[in-house]
Amino acid sequence: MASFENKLKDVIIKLHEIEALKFGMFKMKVGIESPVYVDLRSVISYPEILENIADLMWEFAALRNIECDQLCGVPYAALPIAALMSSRSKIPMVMRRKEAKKYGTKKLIEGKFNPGDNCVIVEDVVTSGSSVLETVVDLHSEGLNVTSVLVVVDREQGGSHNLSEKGVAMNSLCTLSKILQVLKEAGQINQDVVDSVRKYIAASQIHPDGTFLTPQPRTENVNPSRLTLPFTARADQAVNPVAAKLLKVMVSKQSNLCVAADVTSASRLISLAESAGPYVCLFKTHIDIVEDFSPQLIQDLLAAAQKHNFLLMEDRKFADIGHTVSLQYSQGIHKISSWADLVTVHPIPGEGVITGLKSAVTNLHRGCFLVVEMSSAGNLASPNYVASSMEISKKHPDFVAGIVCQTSGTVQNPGLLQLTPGVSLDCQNDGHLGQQYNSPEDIVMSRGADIAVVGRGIIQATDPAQAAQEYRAKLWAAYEKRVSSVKNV
Ligand SMILES: O=c1ccn([C@@H]2O[C@H](COP(=O)(O)O)[C@@H](O)[C@H]2O)c(=O)[nH]1
Repeated sequence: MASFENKLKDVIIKLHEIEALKFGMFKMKVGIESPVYVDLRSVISYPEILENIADLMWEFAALRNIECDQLCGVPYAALPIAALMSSRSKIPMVMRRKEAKKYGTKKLIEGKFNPGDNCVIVEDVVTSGSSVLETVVDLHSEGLNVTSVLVVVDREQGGSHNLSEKGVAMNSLCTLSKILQVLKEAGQINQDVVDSVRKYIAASQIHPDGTFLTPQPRTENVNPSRLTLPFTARADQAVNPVAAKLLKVMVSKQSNLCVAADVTSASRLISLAESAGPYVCLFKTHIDIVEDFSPQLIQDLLAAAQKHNFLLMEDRKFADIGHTVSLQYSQGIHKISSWADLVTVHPIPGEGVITGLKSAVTNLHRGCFLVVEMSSAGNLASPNYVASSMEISKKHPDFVAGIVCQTSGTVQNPGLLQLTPGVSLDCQNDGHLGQQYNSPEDIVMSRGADIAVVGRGIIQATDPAQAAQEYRAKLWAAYEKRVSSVKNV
């Protein structure tokens, strides 16, 4: 049976063939010209493609553990897709009218539902997210809960960010970047088209009110966003000294690869530090899984870090009250604060978790990554949780080096690094264990990772050094592609 990834590629290629995806110059609703146009209304003339899209959307929703009582299609292009998804899943559907009826029931929402029902919106294309937000307002006014939207194509022009600011998580089957990648690989578009669309995406981020987050047209003086500013320039904007150092290491080693060293013996840990070390900027440990831990292991790790010029991160995921985490950080057998440049922290306890950690490391150059979204299926990070966590990070720029998250809109500040786990070349998830993988290209281009975390893809490879080299090359090429979209503007 074809994999999800292959089925998605097929659909993208067919959409291009039937001209539902077009390249040229098109005037958009928001008044700018776009080199790409996505028009999924024509798909109703191709029932097989329509069915494939609906099936993929449903498979995608299941992969993301999206559950609901109602599906809501947004007129017009998404209606048939939502209807097929409803028929397949047996989840009932409601429909938002474009305008309230002027006669009869004057209903805004058609279909049967109960107040408090959880509703997932199905949309064909998202640009700024304004149509989805209008639908959310109407659904809320009728008593329905809306926390997520399923989208066929994300044009990557700010929709995800705008929706998440209003508490709605956007889950997109594919992005414009993904479409470019698939069509380029299939030989259906050339590099010039890819470059012009990338340049357009970078230069036309839109607020839901139609104003641009980036000025139009771009000028020499435009301050590029986190996603397009080169790491060298971002090092100057980092407030936390470890973030600045890490960015410099990344540039000097041309590596945005972090290896997740999930091994259980000291010898394997050191052997991995020696073999993968030359290719990584960051070496991530779970020191508590090492069965023969001793202080010597830390000395050996520090020596390897110095020899190969990488930083050490202990993925401890602190998640307790400030007083307790300060002890967990500095005491016990691992004495993490004495050797780990960086640690990971869950913001769930509130700001005290950071003040607690900070209180344990006066005078040391240390930093943390806040885990605001996880890569695992069914994780509980809601858009509100993500937004509140980002507020906490803003209060401690001296200690927060970056954010662990999965979506490109979460981190705006170029001085913060986005660290993203869930990366593998074959993209095969690990079943009931919950990990969800993306390709190196997607993680950097679509999901906005500055640093990608690769564990089993490297440590279970027959030759970890060669695997690390391969991941490093692919991840760095994706980063260069991301920033090059604005280099010559
Ligand atoms: O959301 C998260 C946060 C952390 N991790 C960690 O990353 C690695 C991933 O290992 P793989 O073998 O590449 O799946 C692992 O150490 C996790 O603890 C994550 O996966 N997701």
